[in-house]
Amino acid sequence: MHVRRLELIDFRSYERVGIDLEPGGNVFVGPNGMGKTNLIEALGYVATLSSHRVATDAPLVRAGATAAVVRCAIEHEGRELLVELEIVPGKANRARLGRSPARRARDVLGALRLVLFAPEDLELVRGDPAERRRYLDELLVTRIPRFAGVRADYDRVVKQRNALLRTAYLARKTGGGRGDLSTLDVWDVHLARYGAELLTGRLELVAALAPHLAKSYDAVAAGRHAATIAYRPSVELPEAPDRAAVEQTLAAALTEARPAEVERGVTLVGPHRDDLHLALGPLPARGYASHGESWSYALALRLAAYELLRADGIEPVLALDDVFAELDSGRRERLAGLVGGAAQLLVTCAVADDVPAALRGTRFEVAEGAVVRVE
Ligand SMILES: Nc1ncnc2c1ncn2[C@@H]1O[C@H](COP(=O)(O)OP(=O)(O)OP(=O)(O)O)[C@@H](O)[C@H]1O
Repeated sequence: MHVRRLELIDFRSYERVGIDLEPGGNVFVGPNGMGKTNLIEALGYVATLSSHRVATDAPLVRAGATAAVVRCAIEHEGRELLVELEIVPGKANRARLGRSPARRARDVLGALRLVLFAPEDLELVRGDPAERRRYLDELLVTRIPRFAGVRADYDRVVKQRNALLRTAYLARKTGGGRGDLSTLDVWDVHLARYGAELLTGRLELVAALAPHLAKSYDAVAAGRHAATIAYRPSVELPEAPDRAAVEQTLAAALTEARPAEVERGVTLVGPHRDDLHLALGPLPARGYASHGESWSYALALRLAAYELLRADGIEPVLALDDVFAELDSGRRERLAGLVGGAAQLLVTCAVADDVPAALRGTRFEVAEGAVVRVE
């Protein structure tokens, strides 16, 4: 798979730009703050419907404009697919797939399989559990697009259930009785069902990812310790955690947690409370790993995702934002050895010489809202 063309209108710093990309290496060179990452971010948005840098859409729209458009032409197995997204902050995105409007924006998920590494990924190791859950769920959807629906259904149930618990909590606080919790049982059934589907998907994903992570970390860091990954559920899982057994476990945990949930006014059970345990040798990475180790770990998580997708027969586009400046020459060459075979590799850097010669391919200069192909 590769992106043939990217067009942006009023996205971040770009008023209007169109870039023809090539398979293999595409390197975006330019001084700091010129808009290199903005290009990668736009592709990341097409792949995941979210930005790797900001939680809301407003910063993605060029200052002074009301909406942004990201359009890209993706070539996959000899066919071209056009994807267009219109981003209007505060409203649902409008999407087009090919010539037709998509029913929902999330129908575009799966059209562009992208693995993106950016400096912000340090948060995967150092940040809150939410960062790691997002990593897992994005990869789950990239690997199996059907999970976009599962995730959306699960999020909707948690939201509705929280609203119900919150209303009852506030009623109690203000002396209005216990509040109406009569529909909570129905939401429990939905939460256990979608939650079990999401959770078993994540478990299977982590099991498949683990060997790739160990290999990738070893390759980029050549460290003293091995990188390991384990899923940390917030409930104790059965020995054989198939979907039916996990659904039963979640249902039982919800029954047990009911008094505490009513007391606190929030959903306390389910995969939205889970985490990933990342370790280097005997120690957790979070709180123990050095800056360099954490950075290599974060990169290894993305490379593992890339390798896993390839092992599945999906050739994702790989984007590496500002990676090479952090690496010494030995590590640069090792990384080049790992990613040199990518169907399409997008690299941003301030200094072109930081990128190993084998990866340079097509070069673009990025300056003042323009992107010019120079080689
Ligand atoms: N919504 C927006 N409207 C206008 N300009 C924006 C908007 N969002 C970001 N910018 C501008 O985009 C620029 C940042 O672009 P980007 O992050 O792509 O830089 P970069 O080339 O990757 O830099 P670095 O090498 O430092 O990572 C900044 O100058 C910022 O002011």
